[in-house]
Amino acid sequence: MLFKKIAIGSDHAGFTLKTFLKEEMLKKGIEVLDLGTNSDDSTDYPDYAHPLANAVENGDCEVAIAICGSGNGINMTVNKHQGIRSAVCWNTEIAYLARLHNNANICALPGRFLKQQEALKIVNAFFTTGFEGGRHKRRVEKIPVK
Ligand SMILES: O=C(CO)[C@H](O)[C@H](O)COP(=O)(O)O
Repeated sequence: MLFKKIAIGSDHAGFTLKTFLKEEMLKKGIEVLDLGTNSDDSTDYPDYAHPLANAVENGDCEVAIAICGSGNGINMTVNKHQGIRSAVCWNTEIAYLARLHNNANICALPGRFLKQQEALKIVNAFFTTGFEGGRHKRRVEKIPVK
C-alpha cells in the first residue's frame, strides 16, 4: 500500500460496501477517515462527496474511496473540485490505469454493481499503483480549466 491514511465516503447505496472496505483497510493498518453516510437511509451523494473531496484537497488524506450506486454521481461531484482526479473503477485494470496514467486521487466505485471481493481487489490495485509520470504528467497538467 502506498498510502497510510485514506478517506472514504458514500451515499446510502454505497453504505454496505463502504463498511466492508473500511474494515479491510483498517485490517491492513491503514488509517481511515470515514465521512459517512452512516446508515442505508436514503441520502444525497453530494452531501458526502464534497467533504470527501475537501479532505483530499486540503491534504488530510492523499487519496479517497467514493461510493454511490453507479459510481457516476459521486464521481461527477468530486471532480468539480480543482484538486481532484476521480475515476470510476469497475475492474482492476481500470483502477491500475487510473493511477498509472491519470494519477487519480479518488477511486469511485459503483456499489450496486460490484461484489465485495471484486471491490477489494479494485481498491488494492488503486492503492498499490504509482503514477508513471513522463508523457502522462504533461497530459494530467493540461486537465484543469484555466
Ligand atoms: O448511483 C447514484 C448516483 O449516481 C445513487 O446512488 C442513486 O441514484 C441512488 O438512487 P436511489 O435514490 O433510487 O436509491
